[in-house]
Amino acid sequence: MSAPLSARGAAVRFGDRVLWSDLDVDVQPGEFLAVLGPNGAGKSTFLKAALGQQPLSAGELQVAGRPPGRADRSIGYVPQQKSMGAATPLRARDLVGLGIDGDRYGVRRRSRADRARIDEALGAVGAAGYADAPIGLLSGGEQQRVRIAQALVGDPQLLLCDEPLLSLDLGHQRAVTGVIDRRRREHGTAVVFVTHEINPVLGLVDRVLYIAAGRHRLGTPAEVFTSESLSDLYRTPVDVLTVQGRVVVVGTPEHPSAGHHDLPPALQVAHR
Ligand SMILES: Nc1ncnc2c1ncn2[C@@H]1O[C@H](COP(=O)(O)OP(=O)(O)OP(=O)(O)O)[C@@H](O)[C@H]1O
Repeated sequence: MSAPLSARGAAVRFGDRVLWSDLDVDVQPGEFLAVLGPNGAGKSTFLKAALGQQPLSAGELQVAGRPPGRADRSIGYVPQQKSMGAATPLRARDLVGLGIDGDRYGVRRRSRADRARIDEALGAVGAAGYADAPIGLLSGGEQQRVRIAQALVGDPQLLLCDEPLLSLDLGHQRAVTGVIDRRRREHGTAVVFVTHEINPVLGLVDRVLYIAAGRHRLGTPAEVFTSESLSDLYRTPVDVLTVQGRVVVVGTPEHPSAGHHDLPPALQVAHR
């Protein structure tokens, strides 16, 4: 069987600016790949390439053995969170239904089977209780669960998530990562998860793709989150510490892991 996502020598550049190049990766069924890197590194562009919305400058990328863009049904996508306004004329279950309809618009009568799938998807993310609520009246965390139900209702082989934890409190972060983790374990869905923060997903991550300054590192968290590996990537001395089980990266002006503000006060002073 083809890997859910596979890249060979893949590159994207805009003019002289290389976002990433020589990228070789096979994301396996059930694998959780975290994509990290500073702002503007090219993380969302990697997801767009998998969605067929961003052509590669070089190399090849396939989703479930097919060119991106021709594998829409194989992909679930949770876009970067934009809060939906109170006046959005959709119920939570209507939004999930769009995950079945794709981009076909219009009012439709749902088959009993579709309605059951929507209920099941809402139930799986713990959103059954607000299935009929207007989406714009739900909290950010509740909306995010509904978006994940929408992404999963088509039973995709590959789930692409763009910063799904942004602006969620710790409880909702845990709930959202729990839903995604269960999905990949029970259904073998491969997960590509863009995040600024490794710590909330550290226990789930199989491999990390860390992109910075046009280069990347790919490996297990233990391989990528070392002073040696990140100093080499950034071409400047970077310290990687583990504090109470959390990874702390120190020494990059802009880094995607826990920052100084996450350190206990004594360490904040020590590392300034
Ligand atoms: N079509 C385009 N033409 C030119 N530049 C582009 C285009 N699309 C994206 N870029 C640039 O490529 C860079 C990478 O964008 P991308 O959204 O992938 O970054 P990111 O790593 O997801 O950043 P963030 O963490 O801020 O969301 C940005 O500087 C962006 O402005």
